[in-house]
Amino acid sequence: MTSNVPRIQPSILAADFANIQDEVARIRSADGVHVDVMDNHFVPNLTFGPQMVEAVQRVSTVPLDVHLMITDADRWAPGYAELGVFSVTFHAEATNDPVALARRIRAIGSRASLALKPGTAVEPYLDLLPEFDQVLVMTVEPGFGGQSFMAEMMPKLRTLRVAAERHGIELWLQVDGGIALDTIAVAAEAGADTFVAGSSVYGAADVDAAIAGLRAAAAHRH
Ligand SMILES: O=C(CO)[C@H](O)[C@H](O)COP(=O)(O)O
Ligand SMILES: [Co+2]
Repeated sequence: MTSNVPRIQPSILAADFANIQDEVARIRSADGVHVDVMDNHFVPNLTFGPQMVEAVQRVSTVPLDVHLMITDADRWAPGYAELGVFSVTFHAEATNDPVALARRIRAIGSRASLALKPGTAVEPYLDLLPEFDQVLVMTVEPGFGGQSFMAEMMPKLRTLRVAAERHGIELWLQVDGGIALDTIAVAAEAGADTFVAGSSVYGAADVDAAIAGLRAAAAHRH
């Protein structure tokens, strides 16, 4: 995945599941593909498991960014890293030991990413940031696409950006939920550099133009 910012990662949650190979090919101008794994326990929705992630990995020309919305991440997340995906995101609320899990994911060879639900404070994790390659600040309640962007999450991004600079690390700051042309600049200005966009990309008539438009709108603020 390019380390050039801003990075745009369309979410296949908003794609046509009956046509997934073409849907993944359609976003080849993006910086990655975001794959939302939901288990009907951590969130009230059910999507893919490892077999589907492996299939997407086989046909995708862009790196896979796997977002695990599952309970017991300590048990299941390493298996996703073993598929060879670029990045594995697990939720802070779903692990007993985020540092140990991040170390396992990194040792397998994927980037380790920590996600925070809207109600989860960022402060307990600030001293641990060097253990992660990315932090995902959720800007909707996880579970469904097409929800409204929560601008009140922006202070978390600012806090993370300052803390990453204090640590002197290259931490990717990702936002997920309600990212569109009218919200992406706000998140970029707050410090996000990596943007998940489901409905605003797959719902567009011209997917490439939607990706380019998001990139331009975010770049404006960097
Ligand atoms: O993790 C997610 C939902 O839990 C999705 O990645 C996110 O909602 C993307 O969809 P949209 O851009 O339509 O909000
Ligand atoms: Co997601």
